Amino acid sequence: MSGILLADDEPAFQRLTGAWLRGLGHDVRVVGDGDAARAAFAEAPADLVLLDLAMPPHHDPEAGLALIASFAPAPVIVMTGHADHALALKAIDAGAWDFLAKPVDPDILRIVVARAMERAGLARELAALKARDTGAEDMGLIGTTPVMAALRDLIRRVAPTRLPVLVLGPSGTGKELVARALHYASPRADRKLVPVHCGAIPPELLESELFGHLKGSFTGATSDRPGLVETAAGGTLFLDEIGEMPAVMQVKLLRFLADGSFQPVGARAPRAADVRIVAATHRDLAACVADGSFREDLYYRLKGVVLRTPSLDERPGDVPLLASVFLRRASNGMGQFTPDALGWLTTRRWPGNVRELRAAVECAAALAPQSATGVDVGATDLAFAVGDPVADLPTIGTPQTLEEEIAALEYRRITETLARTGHNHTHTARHLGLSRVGLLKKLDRMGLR
Ligand SMILES: Nc1ncnc2c1ncn2[C@@H]1O[C@H](COP(=O)(O)OP(=O)(O)OP(=O)(O)O)[C@@H](O)[C@H]1O
Repeated sequence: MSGILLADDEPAFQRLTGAWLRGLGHDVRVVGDGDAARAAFAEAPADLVLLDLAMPPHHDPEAGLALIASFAPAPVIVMTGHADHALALKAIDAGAWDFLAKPVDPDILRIVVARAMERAGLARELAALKARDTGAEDMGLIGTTPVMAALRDLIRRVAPTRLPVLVLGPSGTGKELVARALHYASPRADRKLVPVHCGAIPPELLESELFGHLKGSFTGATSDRPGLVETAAGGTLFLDEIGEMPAVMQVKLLRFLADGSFQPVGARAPRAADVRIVAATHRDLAACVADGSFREDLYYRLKGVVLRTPSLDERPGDVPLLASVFLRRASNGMGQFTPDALGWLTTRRWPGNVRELRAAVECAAALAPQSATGVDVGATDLAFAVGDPVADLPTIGTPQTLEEEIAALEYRRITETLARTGHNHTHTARHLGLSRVGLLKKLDRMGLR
């Protein structure tokens, strides 16, 4: 239980309010300025923050307002010497839970704090329920083969610890799902899971994205901004595609892993945050260490525990179950596979793993003919969806004339590309050299929407 963080620079107010709240049974930490408040919260999140808006170093209510977001998800009660209606509105707008004008009436403080603590408790329960929803039974991971059971067992054992976890496995095998399962099965489940796609953020922005920056530290830094590390305080930071992390950032990450400290861009003093690190990559990190593109010391820090996600080749027995669940979801429970479809699914190889299987089933469910009992997905629909050769084209028949042949080719190229892009219309249009509107018109004409 993390209690209340009281941030106020007046010693008398600190003493009296701290004592009053402790007398009510709350655990209270007291800090005297904005930076200390942020650092204290990053180190150990509180259930509730009582924040004076005009504290050192700026003594400016606007700077206080900018702090509010750094305490998410804890409710923040803002206090100020100015009984200022506009400021109160701004504070609520910035995410504050409530606003108290000084001098603070102790009885009102008691009620407001009780309500905010109740809200924090409800938020925790909700997070725990969500965790049960996504994490229970199969922890969000579909599969009953021994290799999946072993993976789940490891996740359950590792989740309660603070050990860093490295998730390795081919693309599309559920590494991100494993990171989620780890977070939601851990005591951090009511805090944030913050994913970072290391390869997707330009190297020059990665440092400020991860560690935040101070106002004026570079052109365009118009205000202080906390980084993803601070956002994840008390929770889990998921570093996806860690193999893509630039060398200069590898050093900074190593330092953070070593002692939990980091330095926002432009800051003079280091800060600390309690964050659990889960990293993932489809690359062979040991080989990256051998060829010098990944730091050996960071590699050993990250691999506190290594979890491996198996390819579908290693667990073909799970293909029918995965396909059935994806079909049920895609058809609102109104779809079924024909017997030839199940045979086809299990004999085909899935180099793109679960991601490819899922896209194929979703595409086939959208293309398959509707019957009175729902959607019947056959082998032809699936083959069509993945662009495998099919004997005939069910909806347009075997082409006879040139025009029919062109229509068949058009149909096939479009459905194949839809399957490959996971039904993303914009990407499909781009691949085919069409405008998005042009593609949508064709889909309408073909009855594919
Ligand atoms: N065991 C599983 N159960 C249910 N869905 C899964 C499973 N494994 C993967 N998926 C689904 O497959 C897709 C890809 O999963 P995810 O993004 O976690 O894979 P990844 O290994 O992180 O891929 P990449 O290396 O390309 O980032 C997602 O839609 C995910 O829901």
